[in-house]
Amino acid sequence: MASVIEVQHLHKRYGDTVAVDDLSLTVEEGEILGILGRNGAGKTTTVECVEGLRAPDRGQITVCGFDPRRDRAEVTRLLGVQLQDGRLPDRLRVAEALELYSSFYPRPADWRGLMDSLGLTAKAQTRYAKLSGGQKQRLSIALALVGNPRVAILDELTTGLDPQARRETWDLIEDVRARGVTIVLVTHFMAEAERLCDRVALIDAGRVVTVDTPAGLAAQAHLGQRIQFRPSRPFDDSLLLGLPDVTGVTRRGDLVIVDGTDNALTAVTAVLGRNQITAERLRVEQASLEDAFVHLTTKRPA
Ligand SMILES: Nc1ncnc2c1ncn2[C@@H]1O[C@H](COP(=O)(O)OP(=O)(O)OP(=O)(O)O)[C@@H](O)[C@H]1O
Repeated sequence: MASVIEVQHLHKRYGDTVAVDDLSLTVEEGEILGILGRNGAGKTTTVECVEGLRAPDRGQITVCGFDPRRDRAEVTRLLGVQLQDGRLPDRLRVAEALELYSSFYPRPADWRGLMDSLGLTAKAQTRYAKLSGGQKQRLSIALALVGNPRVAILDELTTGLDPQARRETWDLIEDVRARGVTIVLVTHFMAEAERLCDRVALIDAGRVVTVDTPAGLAAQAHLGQRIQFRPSRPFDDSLLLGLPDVTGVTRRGDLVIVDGTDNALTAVTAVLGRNQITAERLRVEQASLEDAFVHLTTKRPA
């Protein structure tokens, strides 16, 4: 797979604050790459350097082989960048904004079609200030796509949206990707990263902690499985604690809670079966991206 964005050894500081500290990252053609990290981790600074809006102190960045600052025109044509809230004039109407932005590009998308697919046609003549949060967000996505970009960079895509609007926006992003657009998604919503991203770059204190699939990140954190059940008859904890895949057994009332590796379920059900114990109300929880995030970002030295 070809890479469309390459960031190598990026450094950026603001006065005494080191925002990005030797960060390297590759975005592959056609993927949705999530950039995930807590507040102040350096996500926005990184993407702003990629967009050419900020000058790196050190390091190299290329977008389809172009340098964001030297080859400004080419990079602007290749990238679709989502506007942050409040960056449009209040009096600008939806259709006017889309028409204006499409005039900036040599081969723009059909802005009316885009307005329609984003469910904004009924709001075509509405001024920006009168749009709801979700409508403003959809307009900012439309503006990111109006230039027919190879890569769309979406920063805080669904911040401030209600759960329904958030889900609609996720569906929309999947449609955009299906049209062949590579997407970089800056987020601190785990559910968003888990739902949309092929790979996630976990950023902490200006560095990439790891890059992996959402499931791979959970596995990397070695968080394993948590199994809960009600046994059909009493048994001693040692029955399960003797298994190499089991790391802990706790009891809550008549419930047994077993923590273990990703193979724990097979081992536990086998030993219960051999001892004629049925596991009633069996539930298995896999470690989530959220657990992995906490684990992988707190174990690093500050
Ligand atoms: N213009 C600026 N001037 C001074 N410091 C800044 C500036 N922009 C960002 N910083 C600092 O640089 C660090 C990284 O900020 P950045 O906005 O890149 O992080 P982020 O991961 O995008 O955070 P958030 O999730 O809060 O948007 C933070 O400590 C921030 O306070």
